[in-house]
Amino acid sequence: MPVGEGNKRNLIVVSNRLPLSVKRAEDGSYQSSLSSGGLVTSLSGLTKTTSFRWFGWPGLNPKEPAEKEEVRRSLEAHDAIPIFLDEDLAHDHYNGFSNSILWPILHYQSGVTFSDGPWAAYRRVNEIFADEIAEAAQYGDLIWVHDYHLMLLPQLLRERLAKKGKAAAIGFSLHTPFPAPEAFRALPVCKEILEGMLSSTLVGFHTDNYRINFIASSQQILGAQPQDSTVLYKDRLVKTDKFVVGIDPQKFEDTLKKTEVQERIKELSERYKDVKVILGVDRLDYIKGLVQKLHGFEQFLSDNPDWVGKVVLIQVAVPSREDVKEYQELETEISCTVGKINGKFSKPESTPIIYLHRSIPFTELTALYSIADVCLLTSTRDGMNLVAFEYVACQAAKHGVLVLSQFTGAASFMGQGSVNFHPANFKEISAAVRKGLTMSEQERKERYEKLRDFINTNTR
Ligand SMILES: O=P(O)(O)OC[C@H]1O[C@H](O[C@H]2O[C@H](CO)[C@@H](O)[C@H](O)[C@H]2O)[C@H](O)[C@@H](O)[C@@H]1O
Ligand SMILES: O=c1ccn([C@@H]2O[C@H](COP(=O)(O)OP(=O)(O)O)[C@@H](O)[C@H]2O)c(=O)[nH]1
Repeated sequence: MPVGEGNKRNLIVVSNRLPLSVKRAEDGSYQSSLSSGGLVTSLSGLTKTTSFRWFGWPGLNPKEPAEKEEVRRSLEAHDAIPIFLDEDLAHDHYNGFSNSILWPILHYQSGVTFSDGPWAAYRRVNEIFADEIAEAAQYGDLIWVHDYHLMLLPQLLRERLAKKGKAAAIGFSLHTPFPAPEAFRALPVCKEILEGMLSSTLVGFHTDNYRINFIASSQQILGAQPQDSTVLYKDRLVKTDKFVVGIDPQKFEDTLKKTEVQERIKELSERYKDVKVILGVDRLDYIKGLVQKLHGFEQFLSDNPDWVGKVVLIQVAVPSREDVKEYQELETEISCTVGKINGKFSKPESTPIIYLHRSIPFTELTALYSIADVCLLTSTRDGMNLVAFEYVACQAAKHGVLVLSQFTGAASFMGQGSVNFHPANFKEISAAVRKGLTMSEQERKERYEKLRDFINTNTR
């Protein structure tokens, strides 16, 4: 059987959401923009070195076939292929199951309520993806599936490919933590999810800890047999590995050199010349520990009254999953908490927290990364956290301090250069912030060099 076209192995990348979201503009035309979040950041760099087709949901479902064709054409130029989903089905899959049931369980949240409707939608979407990809794939292709929205896909795809007489290697990469077996058991369909993943050729995780949890869950829940880093399940040997997802540091260095960014850096440096800047950049998600960050900062101001008026926390909170109740409630809680802390510590000439509840342009983001004395990330659980890497990429001149929760994947690689703490302990956050703000230039430089070496070695 020939392998792909011209005997070359083709790569197919699959994620729930395409890296480009398509929206209908007022003039009726279809326009695409880059989606936000770490998965897109981590994979979009692949385009520099590798050619592949990227399958995923484009974020809308035009009724007319001609309009669908228009969307298809608008994405073709980027080698992106839309998988159209009925809007209600997409909602139940993404908001109902992926983000209301799976996401909290993968991040050790308790009190999750399971129901059959969202689970049926999750299965149906995985089936639709499997149908389309099995049709498009050629014998010998490499199919690389990403993330928790598509955990059943390896199994469904393998079944369909076999029926069509096509063979393909299927890789699955998880971008979130994989929890310990006892936490994963909280999911009533944990067996089905594990079986889905175990139909892959190779399953990849951000850290060894997540990988070990997956092997232990496969053993305890399914009776699979671990053999070093592989798992034997139903006569198939599945490999597991750790892959450090990285960023493209050069992209940040190049952006920092742009005249508009240099001018913005000058403006911001002038504006904040008399105060230290702590920066936070997070999707507005409970796993990012934003409430803990605010209370930890409040604790710092209470513990260190001499710092009031001499430090500002600039917090960018990128809107995320706004159709999910928990995310809506979280936004209200954060706005109220910011208001209370500002009410308590503001002076006529200073405000301790500047809260930006929106997405910001990349140039503005790099300027903020560059002027910040400290980057404070307080996730209660986080697969990796690429913001930590991006901050380091923009700090060659200043050697700012990365104050990083011990529960991020990033902390397992950046522990030596960053200041770590437990995010549930506000006193610890307060002490870590103080350490970040008062560290000597020599120590900052030594720590920075370790962090810089890590991000430059583990590029994507
Ligand atoms: O697509 P959204 O629902 O808006 O969410 C954005 C992304 O969030 C999650 O990102 C994870 O992947 C990052 C890169 O590997 C990692 O650094 C981070 O810790 C994770 O939270 C999610 O896993 C992605 O699928 C979403 O696109
Ligand atoms: O307004 C913004 C601010 C940040 N980011 C990017 O979102 C990603 C966040 O990735 P991370 O791994 O830290 O967390 P995730 O959001 O994927 O959980 C980073 O690449 C940020 O540069 C973004 O898309 N829009």
